[in-house]
Amino acid sequence: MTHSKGPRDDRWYLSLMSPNTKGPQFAWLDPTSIYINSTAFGDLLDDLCAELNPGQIDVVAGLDAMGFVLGAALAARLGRGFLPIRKAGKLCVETDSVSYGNYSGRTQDMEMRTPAFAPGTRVLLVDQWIETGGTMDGAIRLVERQKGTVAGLVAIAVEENDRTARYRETYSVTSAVLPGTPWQADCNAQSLGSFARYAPPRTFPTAGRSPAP
Ligand SMILES: O=P(O)(O)OC[C@H]1O[C@H](OP(=O)(O)OP(=O)(O)O)[C@H](O)[C@@H]1O
Ligand SMILES: Nc1ncnc2[nH]cnc12
Repeated sequence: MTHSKGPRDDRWYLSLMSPNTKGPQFAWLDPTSIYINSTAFGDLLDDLCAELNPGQIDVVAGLDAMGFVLGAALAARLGRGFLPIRKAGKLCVETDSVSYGNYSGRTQDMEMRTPAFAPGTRVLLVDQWIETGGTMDGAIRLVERQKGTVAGLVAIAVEENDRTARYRETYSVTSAVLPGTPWQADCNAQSLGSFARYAPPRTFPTAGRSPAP
């Protein structure tokens, strides 16, 4: 059930996301300023959970690294376990590995423990952001190779391109940035209107106090 949050409805927390100040070798924005604020993080999780059905999810998998934050928080809310999908070279157990490309243009490897689950296990894949979709593609391959079923994809935002259009056709995709909204248009253009009023103090932790949206 969704409870009205009054002025905190309408995904207000997206306006806390920080613009890149370091240049093109980095992602174009930093969504982690949502996580530091308890009200913002709680509202983000509420919005995502409102669209997820725990009855159709056996385990939540999070993508290294920031997908661990969102994925583990969602797993706890949904009452499901958490499976980390790691960048290569970290896991000390048997792993399956895939190569993938991402927004940076680099090719990297990611790994998942094997065996991680029984065939037919329904795996919800969670990452912080989907830009080109290359990272999520690697994770989908890892889950499907172990004969898991992708129960859905979750991210704060899914930028729109041919690959992510296929994701929306093929899987249940849940994002805080809703398709067809001005937020989605801004994400596709990789510049948020809210950057004009971005100021670090707006994102500071409030120790339980609700910040003004
Ligand atoms: O859709 P794509 O173009 O593949 O990009 C999305 C990925 O890039 C970012 O992670 P990054 O590899 O920068 O690592 P991090 O999570 O460790 O910050 C983001 O959190 C996704 O995992
Ligand atoms: N974390 C992120 N934030 C914004 N854009 C991204 N593109 C890929 N990862 C991203």
